[in-house]
Amino acid sequence: MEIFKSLEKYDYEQLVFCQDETSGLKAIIAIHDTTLGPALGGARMWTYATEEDAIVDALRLARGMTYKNAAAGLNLGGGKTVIIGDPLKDKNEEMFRAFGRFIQGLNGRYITAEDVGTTVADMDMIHTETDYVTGISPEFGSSGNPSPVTAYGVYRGMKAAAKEAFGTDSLEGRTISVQGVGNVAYTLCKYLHEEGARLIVTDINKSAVERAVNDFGAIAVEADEIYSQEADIFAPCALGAIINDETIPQLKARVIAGSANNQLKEERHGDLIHELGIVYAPDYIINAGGVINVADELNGYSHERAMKKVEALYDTIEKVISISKRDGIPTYIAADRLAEERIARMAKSRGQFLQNGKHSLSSRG
Ligand SMILES: NC(=O)C1=CN([C@@H]2O[C@H](COP(=O)(O)OP(=O)(O)OC[C@H]3O[C@@H](n4cnc5c(N)ncnc54)[C@H](O)[C@@H]3O)[C@@H](O)[C@H]2O)C=CC1
Ligand SMILES: CC(C)CC(=O)C(=O)O
Repeated sequence: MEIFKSLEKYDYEQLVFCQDETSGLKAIIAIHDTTLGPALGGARMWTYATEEDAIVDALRLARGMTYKNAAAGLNLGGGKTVIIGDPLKDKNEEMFRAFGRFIQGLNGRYITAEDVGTTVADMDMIHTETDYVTGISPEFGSSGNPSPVTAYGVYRGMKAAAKEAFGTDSLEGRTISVQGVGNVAYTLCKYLHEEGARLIVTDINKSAVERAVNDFGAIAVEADEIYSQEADIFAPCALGAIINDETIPQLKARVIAGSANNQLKEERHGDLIHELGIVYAPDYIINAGGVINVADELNGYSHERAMKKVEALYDTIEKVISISKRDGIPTYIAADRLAEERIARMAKSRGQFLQNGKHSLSSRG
């Protein structure tokens, strides 16, 4: 892999390799763009098949965070970490503390949080070494686990997308297929169940499936059967690249609205679903609830204020759909425009982020 070529492609600022033999830490921090502020994005722990896969994932996810934070109106840039390892077997305290010291070494250019495979407890361990971590335990004045708030944002965005497709935002009686019923999707299913939706779920983790079946009367299907279900809405809530050449022909849903990052395998897949008349709620718009929630810590956390902002993701999805219709472009391009225009506007008045001591993480306990 030609690393600098990969960085040049989307103008990444920095790629940091973190290695600590004692703890087994192997992490990659990707900082895409700090025009709007310090790069905020979660740390994903995953068993990557190759180091190149890990780098590619870190880069893709970091760029996604630049767009997510910009479109959500946050004064934050985009970054992300991948930690190479099995979150069920390879975690230890020294690992997260070593990672925390690497973050501290970046002096505020990157702020971390949870992502797939990491938890509030992990963030608390990182917090012993650095203040540049969010989503730590509420006892530190923090916002805790972002997943339920992400779920609320997805629920709100899904309703806005449903309104476009079906003429009403009520989800009562709708059939919704959910891929992955982990932290975010469990709470999402709760909202959907409470509104009277019918749920079809899948997960590679059988106990996650059982929980959704028991708690919400969901119907369980095999992982590869989820795309072809007779559903009104498909909610991808596992990993990325699931909208691709193999899955698109199977889809029957008229709406795609879920929490997973980087759902389109390639941009052309966004064009394809647009041509098929599927209403696609762009991933980084609809799943911004978590980052909106953790970013609120930078102002001294208020759950009420954060939830109000997350509720408004309904309006952001409506706005993206209206730009898409006005300009005759797919929603993923409309979303990109929203984000890019904000970054361009701010770039005129502000250059590369420099630590200016204005955010208040350092005042927490
Ligand atoms: N947690 C959060 O606040 C946010 C999460 N996201 C994204 O939402 C997605 C889900 O995140 P979480 O719920 O936090 O993660 P999680 O790890 O709790 O849940 C993901 C679930 O997907 C399952 N899964 C993995 N591969 C699968 C496959 N091929 N088929 C079916 N199930 C599969 C896993 O077993 C797991 O239960 C991820 O893409 C994440 O990056 C995005 C924004 C915020
Ligand atoms: C707080 C995190 C959930 C932010 C993040 O990494 C994401 O939105 O993907």
